[in-house]
Order: sequence, then C-alpha cells, then structure tokens
Amino acid sequence: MLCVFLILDVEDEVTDSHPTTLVSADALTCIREERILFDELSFDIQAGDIVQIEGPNGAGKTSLLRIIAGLSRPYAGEVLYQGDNITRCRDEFNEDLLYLGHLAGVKSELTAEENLNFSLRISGYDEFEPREILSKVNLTGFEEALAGHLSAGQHRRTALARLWHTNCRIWILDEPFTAIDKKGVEELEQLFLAHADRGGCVIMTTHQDMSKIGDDKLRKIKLDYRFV
Ligand SMILES: Nc1ncnc2c1ncn2[C@@H]1O[C@H](COP(=O)(O)OP(=O)(O)OP(=O)(O)O)[C@@H](O)[C@H]1O
Repeated sequence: MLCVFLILDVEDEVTDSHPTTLVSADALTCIREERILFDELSFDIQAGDIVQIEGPNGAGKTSLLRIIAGLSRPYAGEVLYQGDNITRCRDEFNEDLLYLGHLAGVKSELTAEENLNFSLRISGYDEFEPREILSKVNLTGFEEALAGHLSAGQHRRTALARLWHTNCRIWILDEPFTAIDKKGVEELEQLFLAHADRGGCVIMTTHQDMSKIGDDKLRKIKLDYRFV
C-alpha cells in the first residue's frame, strides 16, 4: 500500500516578547517504510513558544521530535539552531537541549534518587540536590524505591523531575503527560508557561487537551496522512 501524506498547518504565530528564533525546520521530509510522513515541513520556533505537535497514532510525531533533536536524520531538509545547521553546532545545541523521549531514560534497577542524581551529574548540574527536586514532583518518601517498583505515573515523574532544574532553553518532550494525574498535568502546564516566560521553548507531542495553556501562547503543528 502506498501512502501519501500530510501536512500540516502551523497555526498563528504567537506574539511574544522573545523574538529570538531558537530552532527552525527547513523543508524537512521524513520517509519511513516507503511512507512519506511529512514533506517539506518548515517552521520557526521562537523563545517563548510552547509548541504542540498533533496527529493520529503513526502520523510521525515522535519521528519529527527525534529529527529536531538530532537523534535521527531527515530524508531531506535541515534543522537549524539559532540559524546554524545542528550538525555544525552539535555541542552548543546539545548543551541547550533537554530531550525526554517516550522511555525517558529512567533505569528500572536504580532508585528514583539514583536516577535523578545520574542525569543531573552527566548534565553537569552538580549543585542540585536530588531529594529537593524529587519533592517538587511529589516523590518524597519514594527516593529509595527502585524505579522499576514505582507506579507508571511515579516513574514518569522521576524522568520529568529534571525539568525543575535545568538551564536548557529547548525542551523536547515526547508525551510528557503520559500516566500523570490531573494535578501533575496542571503543575507541568504551569512549569511550561514559566519556562516560556523566561525565554525558553517547549516542543512536545501530546494527545492531551492543552487549552489551558491559552491560544495566545500555544502553537500547533499538525501532522496527518492518508492511505491510497
Ligand atoms: N526507525 C524506524 N524504522 C521504520 N519505521 C519507523 C521507524 N520509526 C518510526 N517508524 C514508523 O513511522 C511511523 C510514525 O511513527 P512515529 O512513532 O513517529 O508516530 P507517532 O505519530 O509518534 O505515533 P504515536 O501517536 O502512536 O506515538 C510509524 O508507522 C512507525 O512504524
């Protein structure tokens, strides 16, 4: 079966006080298993933007996030960080990027504290106290629990804890709300808004209704395809 595509509708630009373009996609094309997921997709993401990538299962949302993060290559087109192709400024881009994928890098055989400690140390954030951060994501009392023994939501919170202490401006988050309860979703939304107000950006996939973020703040990139 041949598949055709796509795209997409990059909704109205947000009016913001941070005009710096952090990330740009220039004519990105992604093909998987002879299926065009998106074709010549271009957009700019400014400091202060919260961007939701939308589309049905299999539309290519994770593929797009991974390409933006430089974890996989597009069939054609390029990703730019402040105007430079990310392959030419890899170190600077990585220093400014916090990527949390589907699996979120939490090791089941380590405790919640050990997991966070590890991710803070390899990112150079030695000054932060893991227990204090875990308290912010409601994991006080679970610091020494093995991540593999935590509930799905607590496991996800362990991964998301890093968002509370990072200097990275570019957050790329694949389904950050998965398994998170209502209060946790609200706290994350507030965190995203605060991050955007500080001049960061959030690029995420989610099937969650993001209307609380507000149309003035939220931009959407819609991916779609159809079979023929
Ligand atoms: N490395 C790969 N090799 C081959 N096919 C792939 C690869 N990665 C993704 N695909 C295919 O590309 C399509 C899009 O996958 P992707 O994970 O990007 O979709 P998605 O929109 O994030 O879906 P979901 O909402 O279910 O998470 C799927 O059909 C998937 O099987």
